[in-house]
Amino acid sequence: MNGRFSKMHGLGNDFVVIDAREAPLPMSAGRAQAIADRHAGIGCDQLILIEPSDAADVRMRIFNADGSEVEACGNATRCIPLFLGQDVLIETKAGLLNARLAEGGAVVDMGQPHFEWDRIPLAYAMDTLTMPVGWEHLDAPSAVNIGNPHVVFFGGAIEMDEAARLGAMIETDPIFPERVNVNFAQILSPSHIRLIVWERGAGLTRACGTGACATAVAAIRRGLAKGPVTVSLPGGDLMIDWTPGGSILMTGPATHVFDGEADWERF
Ligand SMILES: N[C@H](CCC[C@H](N)C(=O)O)C(=O)O
Repeated sequence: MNGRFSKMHGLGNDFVVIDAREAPLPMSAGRAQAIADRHAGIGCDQLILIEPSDAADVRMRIFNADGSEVEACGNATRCIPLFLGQDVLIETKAGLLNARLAEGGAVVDMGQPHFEWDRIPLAYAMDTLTMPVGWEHLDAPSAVNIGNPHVVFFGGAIEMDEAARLGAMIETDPIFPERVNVNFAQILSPSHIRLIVWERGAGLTRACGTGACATAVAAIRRGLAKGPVTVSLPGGDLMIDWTPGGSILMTGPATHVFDGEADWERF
């Protein structure tokens, strides 16, 4: 069954985007993992499936490189208006998102963050603004749900190999029953944060949109920053604006690289 796909990215966080509205494409963890494989497949951090929706213009399904289907992907959400050539209301597992075309990318209303321990989720009740937990030299992080789960550590600069070692350990800690995206944030000023993200199901990526949202929200809640905040990731900058009680506005680039064709029966 031959089908077309688009290779896209948001600051180097890369995607295979498949429009399955006319021709449904049955998706499994195994097929998603095979498509995402950078040696035996097409290669991406996340596979994005566009399907029909009764509640919005389209439905977006998100699969990590490890095949896990998840609720939200900020960088991919910015790619959908470019992919469709129009502003778009998108149904996701985390709710409806408004994505508008902007110069070089998109502006996305990422909805409201959640902070209750059982909305992150965590394995048991605790303060999520300053969690009473630690791993090696990292302690007292914040936890935020942006549709997907994030833990945010504030500290100094961290090397990528250290972020990978600690990220892999923390991602699968039993305190996070659905695993977690691990954010290593360095506050440069009240309006500028440097961020490295170990992503659940994908590992270190060049950027993480929901990670940038979670980190800016946690920094604002802790009085370390004030919106709008520039979040500098290895792949580039995102602009995140949020005030307590409101929804998160994320602005940043989206890039279409090439289109291709594949026989999906081979995956
Ligand atoms: N790894 C994430 C999904 C992709 C998020 C990221 N690529 C973004 O831009 O938000 C998770 O398992 O929740």
